[in-house]
Amino acid sequence: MINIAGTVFAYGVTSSGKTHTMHGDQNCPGIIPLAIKDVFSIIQDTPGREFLLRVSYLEIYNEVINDLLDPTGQNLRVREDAQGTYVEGIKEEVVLSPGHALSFIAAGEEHRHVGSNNFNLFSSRSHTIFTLMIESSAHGEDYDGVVFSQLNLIDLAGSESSKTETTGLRRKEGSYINKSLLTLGTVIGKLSEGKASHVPYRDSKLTRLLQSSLSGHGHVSLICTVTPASSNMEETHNTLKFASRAKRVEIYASRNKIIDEKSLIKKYQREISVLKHELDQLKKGMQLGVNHEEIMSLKQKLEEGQVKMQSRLEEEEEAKVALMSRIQKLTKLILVSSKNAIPGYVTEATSHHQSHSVGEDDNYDALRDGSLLIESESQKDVSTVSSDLSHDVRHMRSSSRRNEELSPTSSIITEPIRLPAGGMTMSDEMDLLVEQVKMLAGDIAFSTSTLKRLMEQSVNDPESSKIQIENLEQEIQAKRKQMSILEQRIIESGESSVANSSLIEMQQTISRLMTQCDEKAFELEIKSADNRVLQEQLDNKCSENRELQEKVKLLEQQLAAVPIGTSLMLADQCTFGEHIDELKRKIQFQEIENEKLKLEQVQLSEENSGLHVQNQKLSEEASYAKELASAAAVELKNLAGEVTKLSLQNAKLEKELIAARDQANTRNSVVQTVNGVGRKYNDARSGRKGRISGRANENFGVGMDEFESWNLDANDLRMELQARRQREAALEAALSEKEFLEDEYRKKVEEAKKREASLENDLANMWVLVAKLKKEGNATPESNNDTKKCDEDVQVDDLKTNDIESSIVPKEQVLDISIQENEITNEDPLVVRLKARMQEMREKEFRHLGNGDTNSHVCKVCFESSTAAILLPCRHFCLCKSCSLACSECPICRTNIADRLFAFTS
Ligand SMILES: Nc1ncnc2c1ncn2[C@@H]1O[C@H](COP(=O)(O)OP(=O)(O)OP(=O)(O)O)[C@@H](O)[C@H]1O
Repeated sequence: MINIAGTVFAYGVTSSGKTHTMHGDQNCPGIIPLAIKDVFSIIQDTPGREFLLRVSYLEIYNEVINDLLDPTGQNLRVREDAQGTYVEGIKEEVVLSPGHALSFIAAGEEHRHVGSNNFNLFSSRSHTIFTLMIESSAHGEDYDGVVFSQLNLIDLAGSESSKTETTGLRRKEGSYINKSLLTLGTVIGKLSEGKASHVPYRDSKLTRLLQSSLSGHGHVSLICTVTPASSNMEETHNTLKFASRAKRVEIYASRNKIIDEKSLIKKYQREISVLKHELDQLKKGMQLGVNHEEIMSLKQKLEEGQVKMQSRLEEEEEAKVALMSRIQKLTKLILVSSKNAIPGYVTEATSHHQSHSVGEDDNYDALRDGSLLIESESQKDVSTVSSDLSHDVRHMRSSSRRNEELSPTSSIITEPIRLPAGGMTMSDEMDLLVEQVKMLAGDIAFSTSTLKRLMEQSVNDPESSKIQIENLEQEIQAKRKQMSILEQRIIESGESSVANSSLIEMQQTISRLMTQCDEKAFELEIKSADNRVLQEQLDNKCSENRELQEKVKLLEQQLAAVPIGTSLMLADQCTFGEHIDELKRKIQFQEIENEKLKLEQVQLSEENSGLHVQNQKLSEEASYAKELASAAAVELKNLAGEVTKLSLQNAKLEKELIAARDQANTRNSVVQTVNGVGRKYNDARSGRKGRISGRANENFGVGMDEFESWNLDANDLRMELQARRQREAALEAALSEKEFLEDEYRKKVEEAKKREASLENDLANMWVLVAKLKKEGNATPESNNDTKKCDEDVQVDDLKTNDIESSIVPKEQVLDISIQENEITNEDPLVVRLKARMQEMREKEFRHLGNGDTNSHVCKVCFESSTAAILLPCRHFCLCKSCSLACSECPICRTNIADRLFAFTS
């Protein structure tokens, strides 16, 4: 944890509990307080290392970074260096305990943007990042450089759906929140793809700041919060999708770099060693300087003027105390484990108090409660402890001015130093005497002024004032006497103090002066902090001033740009005042223009952001459309494949058809040849005849004969062709007739099938009736001739039976069956066939249950065993033969049992 950076963030829809998860409450602390506590306990358990902890707390509100620890730090910029991204100018506070860190969070929360929406009364309108920066290094020989790591604890604002009814500012905030979360989603999506494609970290401040964490320089924990509200189902689904994407991101956290020279801890350590060195030198100088001779000479000087000597001592002590307090302050900022004191690092006398151990949290908490003084007094290692604790307090105050308000420090700082047993020192006595003298002098001055007033009044009324004047004069004289006595005593005690002053007393004086100096130093620190704030304000003002100056310059330039002729004319025509007025008007006009421009700029930026959002939506839609298009392309491809396949098949079929036609043609041609041969035979005969006659007529010329024979051949062919055509037409007519007949037959077959099915049903119903009649004991022999009686029975039965049975077979249908039965005899082959089919169906329907068809089955109604039962599609309702007659339908699958009852009569 100490060596590797970490990031924890909560993601989810608004009001799903992100802030609750991260911050928690009094009874149930959240991730942030628990993490801070953990860090400090780890430091406590790590002896041999020094730690310096700093915290920062910022929010990203409407894509603007604000410092929550410093209200003046608004609209901060994100910068980048070799270590990664950072926020320029953010305030970082050194923290000494978990309570200390949490106090900064509490203070920062006051500045966070919170508002209500229709889901959450205190909805976070900004993302917050609490960063804990940890620098650590080993001591002495083990020193291996300074390791820097940081823990980012992030509470994201909740994504808002269109259901969140918002207007104006809330809507704007919501759009910024959604935009940044969308970018976060895109970044996570890209990272989860694992490709080396462009990751749009720069699209939002949030992802920009998280860049180094997300890109694999530390551990990242994502907490997704969901709400059980059904209205948020879509958002919950989206959150889960985000979580599953985030789970696929692979991060290989690496050990943090060693940042030796830049680290604050190193800087402090260097400063401490330099100051220590200086202090040593100063101590040496003092030891050398404050020898016996010098004391004697100091004594002499004290006689001449104590003030001079004291001021010199003060100067030296001041320097010493300043150095001491600086050392203490810097050392206190460095945390070390109290479990294992490190010898030799700090001097024995100061080690306990110089390094603020983590275990001193209690002191800090007590300080917050205002109980520190009591506790420190109970410890009563008297003055040293109280002074050291006051150092602690001062140190904490210097860390945060907020603590000042929390702690009753004024009482601690101004607490007078405790005197050793034995009462007042000489110097204290002197101080007391001096005070008394001063008081007397004041009284005398007051009495003298009263005396003057009385003397003025005595002009009008000398009698009455006289006594008063005398009394006052006596009083004044008495006081003067007292004063002179006191002065005498001061001189005496001064002499005696000089004579009796020992080194111990001097040291006491010095320590008192040191304390005073310490106080002064602290006051100075506060002043300098105030100065810094003032300086910042001054800087701001200066920058404003500069801007104004620039404006003025700009205006001057504009003025200069006005043609000289015009200005000369103006100078001629107008007075200087008018000229100034003109300028002022111009400036005002310019300012108005500027305002307008600013407004336009704001509008444009708003429009821009709107367009950006629209753009993103469109790009999402475009990607969706692309996906659709690609899916369609795939389908098209498949279809094209099928089409080519079909066309190939077609071509094949065509070929086959052509081949078949060719075959048919060849067959025809064979037939024709046969016919032709016959014809040729006839022709030959006639030809021979012709030739005989021709020969007989040879004398009339050969050419004429040949021409006639050709003519005859052509006529024959034509005739033959015609005959063939007629034959073809006749064949086609016969074919179509055949097809028509085929259709007719098909229809007839279908009708027959339908009839068969209906007959099957009718037969089944008939069997039902028969079974019923048998059961009633009024069974009449099955005779087709006695159908009328059967009908009567059915009618009687219908009157008696319940609704279930009547629903099984309607009366009309039964009558209908009987009529059909009259028409169809048992010997009818159709009936025989149907019966056979029904038997087949029964066998299928009624099977023996259990393994091997031998086990009996318990009827669900009468609980009697039966080897055969009706098994319905639901497979739950099994009935024996007799019980099956009593139920109309399965209570589970609603199958009509009556439809299947015919089986029992088989
Ligand atoms: N686990 C929980 N136990 C008790 N209360 C809870 C819990 N989670 C959330 N809440 C309560 O639900 C309310 C909304 O929670 P929270 O403010 O933490 O939601 P959010 O996700 O941070 O909302 P937004 O994004 O709007 O800031 C709060 O009053 C909170 O105390």
